[in-house]
Amino acid sequence: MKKMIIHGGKPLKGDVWIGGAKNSTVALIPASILSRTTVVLEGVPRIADVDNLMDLLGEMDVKCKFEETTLTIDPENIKRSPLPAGKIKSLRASYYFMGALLGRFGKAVVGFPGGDDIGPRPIDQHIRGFEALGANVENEDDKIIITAPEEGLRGAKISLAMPSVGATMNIIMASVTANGQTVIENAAKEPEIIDLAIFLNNMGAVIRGAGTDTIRINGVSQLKAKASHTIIPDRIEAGTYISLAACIGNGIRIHNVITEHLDSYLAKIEEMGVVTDVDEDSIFVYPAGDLKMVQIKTEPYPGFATDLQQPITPLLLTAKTGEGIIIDNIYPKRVGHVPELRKMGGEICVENNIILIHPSSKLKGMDVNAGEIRAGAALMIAGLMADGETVIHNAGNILRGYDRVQDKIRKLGGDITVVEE
Ligand SMILES: CC(=O)N[C@H]1[C@@H](OP(=O)(O)OP(=O)(O)OC[C@H]2O[C@@H](n3ccc(=O)[nH]c3=O)[C@H](O)[C@@H]2O)O[C@H](CO)[C@@H](O)[C@@H]1O
Ligand SMILES: C=C(OP(=O)(O)O)C(=O)O
Repeated sequence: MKKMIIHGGKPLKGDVWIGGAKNSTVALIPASILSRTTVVLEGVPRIADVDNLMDLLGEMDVKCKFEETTLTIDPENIKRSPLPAGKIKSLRASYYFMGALLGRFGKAVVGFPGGDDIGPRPIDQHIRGFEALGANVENEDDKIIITAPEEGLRGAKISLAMPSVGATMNIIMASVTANGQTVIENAAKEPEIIDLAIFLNNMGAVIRGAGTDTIRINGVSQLKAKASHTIIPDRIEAGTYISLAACIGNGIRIHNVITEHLDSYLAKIEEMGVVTDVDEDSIFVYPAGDLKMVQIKTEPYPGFATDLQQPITPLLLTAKTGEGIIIDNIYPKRVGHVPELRKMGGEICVENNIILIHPSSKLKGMDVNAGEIRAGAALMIAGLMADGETVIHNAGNILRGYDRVQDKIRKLGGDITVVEE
């Protein structure tokens, strides 16, 4: 267990570089086992989720080498082993081994995934997708056994009940080597889906329409990686630093950003009164003046991302007028940060799954708990704003998805350390 100790109240200034997207990386690593040849991923974030996925690959005798931000994955001697327990529980994205193993071997035995405590996270759409491709799915104890028919998976038309990121990616991974064409309707449109499609297409897959709500996959017999793949920048990490910069920055430039991925987010902070200069691949955030509250509803991409509703909350606490409202339509129970921010002096509460925020005076450093990754990000920003010392327990949840966060914040002038509890 780790805790993060912050001595807050110091204005931050300078430059910060965003890492590769966690939500792409955690799909591309399992997808690498679809390749018969060595895969090279560039721009890989240094996060705990990656370490855990590498351990899972190790269980299958897949060799990995991680140097700086280049991850080399050699699946040539992969052994078909079940992944029923252990590290599987440490992250949500371990469910991608279901689609990847099914696509590679026609069989997957994988434990139920873990992940953040943000309310119910069913995987019925993933399972429906595998079944539509002809697989047999059984639950046994705490694991799922998915088996393709002897003649292999067959392409099918699958209409998702909601545009699930995980189900879209898992169905793509399972169907790239299926017989015939698969059509996913009501597919998720997140940029990470496009990244996965580009990665797989460069290995010989035939995936069209990624980034729209209809994706067509024509099955091929084998995939072989031939060139390295650079992961897209993490739009959620970028949004977190934009919020931090507006809360406590004295002029911060955020580099390695695809600004179009942040359109809904940037529109909201502009509505609040935050002033930015948006370049081709960086955003400069000016010290904020008097801000006003806004109302936010999270939606699937290109709407306002659920993963940014908590990181923007400390910024709303700094607003001078009005009532802020956040409605998380994706995860209505994603409110674990609220009581912790209240302890720090934030005027924030939850009523019927609606988060209400009022102008707050200066926050005070406190002992708080990061129940999950983005709650942790919100508390980290609040700690940097607050007077005195903030100790964030369960800081491992932040390190799950924030690339070298201590180094980046220290370079901006923040006083932050992470130690074992
Ligand atoms: C590793 C990764 O990429 N995680 C992201 C991914 O999670 P994840 O892929 O798990 O999220 P989904 O897009 O699948 O979930 C969207 C919504 O659909 C529901 N649902 C989903 C699947 C299913 O089979 N049944 C079902 O009911 C979920 O409960 C949720 O309300 O997208 C979420 C929504 O943008 C983000 O918060 C996560 O950061
Ligand atoms: C919920 C998140 O991650 P995961 O799906 O990996 O739990 C997140 O990144 O905010």
